[in-house]
Amino acid sequence: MNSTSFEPTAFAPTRVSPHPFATQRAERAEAEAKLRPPRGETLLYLDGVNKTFDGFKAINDLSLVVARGEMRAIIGPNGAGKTTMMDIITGKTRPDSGDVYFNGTTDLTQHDEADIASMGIGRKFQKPTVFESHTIEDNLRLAMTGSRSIFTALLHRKGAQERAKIDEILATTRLGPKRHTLAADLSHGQKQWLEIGMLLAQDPELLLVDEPVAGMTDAETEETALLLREIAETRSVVVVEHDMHFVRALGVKVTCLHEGHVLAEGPLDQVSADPRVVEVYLGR
Ligand SMILES: Nc1ncnc2c1ncn2[C@@H]1O[C@H](COP(=O)(O)OP(=O)(O)OP(=O)(O)O)[C@@H](O)[C@H]1O
Repeated sequence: MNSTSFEPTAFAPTRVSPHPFATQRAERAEAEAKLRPPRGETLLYLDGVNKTFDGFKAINDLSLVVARGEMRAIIGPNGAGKTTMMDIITGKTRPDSGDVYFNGTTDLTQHDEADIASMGIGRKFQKPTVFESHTIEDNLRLAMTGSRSIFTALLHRKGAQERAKIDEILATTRLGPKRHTLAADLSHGQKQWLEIGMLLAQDPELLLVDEPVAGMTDAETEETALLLREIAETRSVVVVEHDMHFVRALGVKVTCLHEGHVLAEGPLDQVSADPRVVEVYLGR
């Protein structure tokens, strides 16, 4: 052995970071990675995801895991990367690097938007896009057309199944008494519920819901929290929302994004007491 070689050491290597915060962040990332469940056990698995737009890092080493049957709330300041994250999950935007898996084994970065929607990931954008000149029931029927061909050989059963499903969705979305009302005549909140119903009509395993309660009355906001909690009994849901009363009413684990990265994650009380979250988001 020559004099410049080193014996392996039992000691952990010293971390040299340009800034003390970088060391803390790296150590936290290591600790979080150890806690992360194996990919095969997850419904949605993002690890080390990056996306740069014109030199600006909108998503920066983002890792986030959603379990089967979990509802997760995503909060964070404007520009934190919440929409870009949703765009990456749904195939609208392709990440520069990183893992994005659905159901443990499906690499979402290899699929386009239409494929991903048909796999069972439904997305609701902030602005409702219902067919205003059709009734509530017809809106739901139209949303179901994608799955109709499966039942072409079972016409009668299809009719009964479809009716049962529509009744179930109408009950979930609190729109039963309005089934023959034109969508144009609904309140803003009811239109949001109808659109959630149209997502349910496609039987997604995972619902991504972007700012559902923006513009709703307090009563509608409260009802939306109940409605999503009911939906989350049988499906996974990721909700992006700024309204903290609503997030509290959801009663689920919260992830706060900042500069394209997870800043804090856990129960709302813990996340909202985190000084970093207060500084970049809640204190503003
Ligand atoms: N297509 C794009 N081209 C250039 N920059 C983009 C593009 N999409 C997003 N960005 C930038 O990436 C950053 C993250 O944006 P994003 O919309 O994901 O944030 P957000 O958390 O959803 O914000 P908000 O709460 O305001 O909706 C922003 O600075 C935004 O300007």
